[in-house]
Amino acid sequence: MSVLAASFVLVTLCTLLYAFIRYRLSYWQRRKVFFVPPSAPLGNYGPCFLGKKGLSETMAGIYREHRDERYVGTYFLLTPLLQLHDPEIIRQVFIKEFQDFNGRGNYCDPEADPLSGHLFMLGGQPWRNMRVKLSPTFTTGKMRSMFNTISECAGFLREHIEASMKAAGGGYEEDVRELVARFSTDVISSVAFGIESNSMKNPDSEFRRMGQAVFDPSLEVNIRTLLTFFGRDIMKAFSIRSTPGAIHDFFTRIVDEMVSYRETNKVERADMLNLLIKLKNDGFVPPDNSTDEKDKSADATPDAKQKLTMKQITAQVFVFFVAGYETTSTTTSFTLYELAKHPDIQKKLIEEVDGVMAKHNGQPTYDAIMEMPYMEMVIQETMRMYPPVPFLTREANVKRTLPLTDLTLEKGTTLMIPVIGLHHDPQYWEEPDRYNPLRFTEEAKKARPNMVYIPFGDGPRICIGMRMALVQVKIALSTILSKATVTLAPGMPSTPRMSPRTVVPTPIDGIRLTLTPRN
Ligand code: HEM
Repeated sequence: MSVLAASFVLVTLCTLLYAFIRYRLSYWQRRKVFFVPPSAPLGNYGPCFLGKKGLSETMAGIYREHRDERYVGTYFLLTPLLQLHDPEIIRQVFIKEFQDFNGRGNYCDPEADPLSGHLFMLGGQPWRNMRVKLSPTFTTGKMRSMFNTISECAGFLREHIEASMKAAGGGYEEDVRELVARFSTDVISSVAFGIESNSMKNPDSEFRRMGQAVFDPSLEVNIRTLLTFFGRDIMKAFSIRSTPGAIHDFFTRIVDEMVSYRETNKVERADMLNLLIKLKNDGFVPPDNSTDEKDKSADATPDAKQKLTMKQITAQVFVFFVAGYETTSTTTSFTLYELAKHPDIQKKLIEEVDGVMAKHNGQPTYDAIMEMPYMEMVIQETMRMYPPVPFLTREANVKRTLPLTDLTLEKGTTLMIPVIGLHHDPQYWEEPDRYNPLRFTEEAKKARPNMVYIPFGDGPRICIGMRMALVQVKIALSTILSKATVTLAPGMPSTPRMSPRTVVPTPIDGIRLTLTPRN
């Protein structure tokens, strides 16, 4: 081919590509939807993709600037995302019209990438079937029976703090984010796998390293996470897996070994793996006596009654690990950070912890931690300021109108719910950047519109592990505060600098606090 012909072909290809990109990025304009002008070819989230600005920060910025629009068109690369601002529309999508919005629009390919076939990522009927099967795993009754395991891990946390204070001859400095992450790793590996990960004693344990690898704030992990949420076509086209091979192999090996050990030795234990093994062998978990559980297997479709395969079990264990560890340690460590900055709130919380523990022989029993209303308000306020899941998505699984509007959504349109934007909107929260647990008194909660506070999501897809999360955060806080008071360590910034490369809010400097023994 002559140079002239080659140049002609190249110019034509570039022109076609440019025209295609322009066309894709005019989607909202063509549909007459208010939109934030995108940059070609990365759309509105280019700096996030390059690891320069956090996704939450970008999304919250769009929310702040266009607060009064009920919905706003944006693009992630060339994919249109409709960001919802009106809480009433969000309520319809989450709850009333849920049947048409039950997926998240993310990548999920259980055949080619078995670890992606878990509850969080599944959509449609496969999600429904799995949710029915797993719901009995998280009832109050099951939580009570797993409580001893969580309590044991809290014992290691207490021992660690006591030993550190003894070694220092008084107060000492610690990155509590790391400390609590080790506690959460112990809890989740124990209740999900029945394995003592020993992370409190050994910070370099295999489980801790896996947790660090999943949430590593590197560019590679960031891009993989963003593509998992918003780039499913790219993931499939290039056969990219949702998790690196080493993580996939680790979870597959551990679950295989544990299931085979328990089946061979007929071991029963009050944990999630036990319940998952029942789902593998019987297809359902027998209901317990807790009031919040109804026997959902009764209304299940024939598909839902099918037994789980080993690959399905592995994927669920994986999501319990991933969903349960970083979210709870983020909530606990940011609570400690805010308590360090607000001695008055800390004092009031310690008084409550002391009072309740005294009533329960000094033990943080299940009933004791459920009797701490101020603790509950403190945790709620932390999750308002630092929602561990700062955005949510839903996908239109049919062509239909956006509820309460006449905008037609094509099948497959992804809706973005800016949780962090809603949680910081001055229209709903006076002085939103001030930490104030009193926003969560019963009266204050009733006075606020629905859907402006959604740290666990809402509707049929609400976080399935919510009860367990709260138990875990409360027991960690009670354990630490019954031994020590916390203050900011020298040099710790009073406004945390967040990593631009993680979805879960991650402070670049960790959370360094001084723990001082209580009298
Ligand atoms: C403070 C801690 C936690 C927070 C803030 C949190 C938040 C969330 C949120 C926002 C969702 C999505 C809800 C929606 O789309 O409406 C979710 C889903 C989920 N969470 Fe949590 N979570 C926490 C702890 C846990 C724990 C401890 C577990 C399990 C051990 C867990 C397991 C899951 C699973 C499996 C889903 C998917 C549910 C579904 O799609 O049906 N989470 N979580």
